[in-house]
Amino acid sequence: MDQAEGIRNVIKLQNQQMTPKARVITITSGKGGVGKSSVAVNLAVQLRKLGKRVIIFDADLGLANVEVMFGAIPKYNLSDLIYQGRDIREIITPGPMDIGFISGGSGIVTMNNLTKDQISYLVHSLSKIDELADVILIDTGAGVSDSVLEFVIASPEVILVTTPEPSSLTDSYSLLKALYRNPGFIKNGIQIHVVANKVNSVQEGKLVYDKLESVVSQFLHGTLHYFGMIPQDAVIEKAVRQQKTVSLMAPESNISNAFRVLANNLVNEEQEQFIMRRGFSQFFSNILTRK
Ligand SMILES: Nc1ncnc2c1ncn2[C@@H]1O[C@H](COP(=O)(O)OP(=O)(O)OP(=O)(O)O)[C@@H](O)[C@H]1O
Repeated sequence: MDQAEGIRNVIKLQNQQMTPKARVITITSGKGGVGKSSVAVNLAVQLRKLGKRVIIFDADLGLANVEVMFGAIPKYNLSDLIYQGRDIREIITPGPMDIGFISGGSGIVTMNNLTKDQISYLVHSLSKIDELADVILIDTGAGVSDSVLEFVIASPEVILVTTPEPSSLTDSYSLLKALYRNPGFIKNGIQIHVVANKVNSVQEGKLVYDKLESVVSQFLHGTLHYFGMIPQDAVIEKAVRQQKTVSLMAPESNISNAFRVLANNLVNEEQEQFIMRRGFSQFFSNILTRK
């Protein structure tokens, strides 16, 4: 039995003991600054309003946007769990409406070098999160890097945020191209929801999606799912400056209503179709056993 097989057996055993599983959704983009973190925090608030228990996992090593938008500074991060033996509950920082927030910190970078015991402990700890959340939203960095692709490939569902800017569309396409060419990618194994952010009308949102969908179907023979649009709205900037989430600061604004529609779409899907709920520990085991 090789190392990877040994780890897979440990994970399988741990997963068998754990029910039910959380819905894991990775939020990503081809280009920075298009609104990934805004989508993550506002979707979290709107899902929470619909009664879902939500945890945001911040795997973005760049700016700590989620922390700013939530006004919540985590005391510990994933590395403290792996290397300092912190309990999983200690690394979950409570944000507004009891939305949990976990910072990946440098734990994401060092994930390549974990021992079998550390992996086993990590997966066991993370499986407890499946009992604490119905939905886990993962905020990744932007662009085509190995760690972003690893996160996307390991997720059953992905939200790809794009804007009408030509460079955002071409970068979204580059990310999808890299994904489709990655040997670990299983076509039809991942549902890719596209959000058109910073648009001026419903029509523009659909147009942005249609442009992306047409190149993806023509050149990659892939399928995407249109998830909806978020209008360009200065009120979100005001909320960020005040370290607040716009869905809480201005709940009846156009932009908050658009985030509510996205959350409703996600929840309605659960009733209408089979959603893969492999859970958070399975998500990490997918990443770790591929290494
Ligand atoms: N719909 C919108 N209307 C107006 N401004 C927006 C909208 N969505 C996001 N923004 C603004 O765009 C900026 C970038 O947003 P955000 O931090 O969510 O992007 P990101 O993709 O997570 O960025 P990064 O690549 O740095 O992680 C922020 O100042 C945010 O307030």
